[in-house]
Amino acid sequence: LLVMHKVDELHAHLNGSVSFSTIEKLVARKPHLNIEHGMTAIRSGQRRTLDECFQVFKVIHQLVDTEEDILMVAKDVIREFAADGVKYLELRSTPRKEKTTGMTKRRYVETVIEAIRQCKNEGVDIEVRFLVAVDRRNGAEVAMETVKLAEDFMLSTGGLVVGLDLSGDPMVGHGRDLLPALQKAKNCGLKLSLHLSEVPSQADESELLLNIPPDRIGHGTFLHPEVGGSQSLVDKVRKHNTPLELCLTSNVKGQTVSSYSQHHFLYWYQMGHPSVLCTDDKGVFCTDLSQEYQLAASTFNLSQEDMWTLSQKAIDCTFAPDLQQQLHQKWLELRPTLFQL
Ligand SMILES: CC(C)=CCNc1ncnc2c1ncn2[C@@H]1O[C@H](COP(=O)(O)O)[C@@H](O)[C@H]1O
Ligand SMILES: [Zn+2]
Repeated sequence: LLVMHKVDELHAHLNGSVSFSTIEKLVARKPHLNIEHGMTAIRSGQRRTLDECFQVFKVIHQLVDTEEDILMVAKDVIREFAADGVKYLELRSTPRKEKTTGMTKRRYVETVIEAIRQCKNEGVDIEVRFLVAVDRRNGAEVAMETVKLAEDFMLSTGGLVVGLDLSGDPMVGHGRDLLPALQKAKNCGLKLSLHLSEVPSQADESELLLNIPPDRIGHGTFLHPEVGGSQSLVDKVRKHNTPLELCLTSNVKGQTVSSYSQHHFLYWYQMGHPSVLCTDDKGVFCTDLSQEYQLAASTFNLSQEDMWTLSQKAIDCTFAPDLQQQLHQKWLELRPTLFQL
């Protein structure tokens, strides 16, 4: 039995993290939608094109369109990460307005914050922080509004909102249009986690966005020269020591990486560059953080000690510096129990 040494999850999209049991509850609330589980998840062995994966989010968004849904989904997701042994979670989600149900973007964020607070009050053993997400497809104006919303909540939630995420279909839109919004976010003290070079065609965009620079990078699948990126991109990432959030199952199931052994984890890990294993969308990709650690260990032949260190280093990559010391302490205390087996 291999005990998986993980302590924090830093890249989890709320609506991509909805488990099967939560989907069932949502489907029961909305039987008229005729949604089956095959439409909301990609099972083991299955692969989809990136385009097909993004269709899946549309289906989930139909199921999650009221404040009540958001509250349930966020609480379930937080409890599930805690049950997997995760001690610190950064959730990210795109504020959505739903005309039909009257949900506003502001209420959307407030409801996620409420879920975080309720879990805390119920004694769920996990610290949770929130990143407000910008969907790249929605363009410059929405991005700027979202940054303002994120800034408001950063100030009003006593630090629960820690940053901004840039995500959405990488084939749509260009980062140059979003640069002013991202720069504004950075200047007002929001931490930036940007999905960069998730597909091969984004080298120019990454070149531009790495100049901000971001505080963390999501995926970075096509940054290095061997896969069509460039040394100059790698140099920028290394110069700022910008951590990468790496999601093995997501990349293989979404077919941007051909197999686990081909995953760019190895490239960065061998270089000693800060790399954090993450789930991305644990519901859609039918995984959890333990499984991601397990996969990395077995694919790249890493020892228990290697995995322990990998987890430990992930603590330094969080956007909550106030919690890092406490997490390190917790991690050291857990060490003997993890190595007993
Ligand atoms: C298709 C595929 C391989 C997915 C994994 N890679 C991803 N790349 C970019 N944006 C993403 C990805 N996964 C989730 N998202 C973003 O997260 C959203 C779902 O979570 P939420 O509604 O923000 O709470 C999606 O609509 C999308 O904007
Ligand atoms: Zn992602």
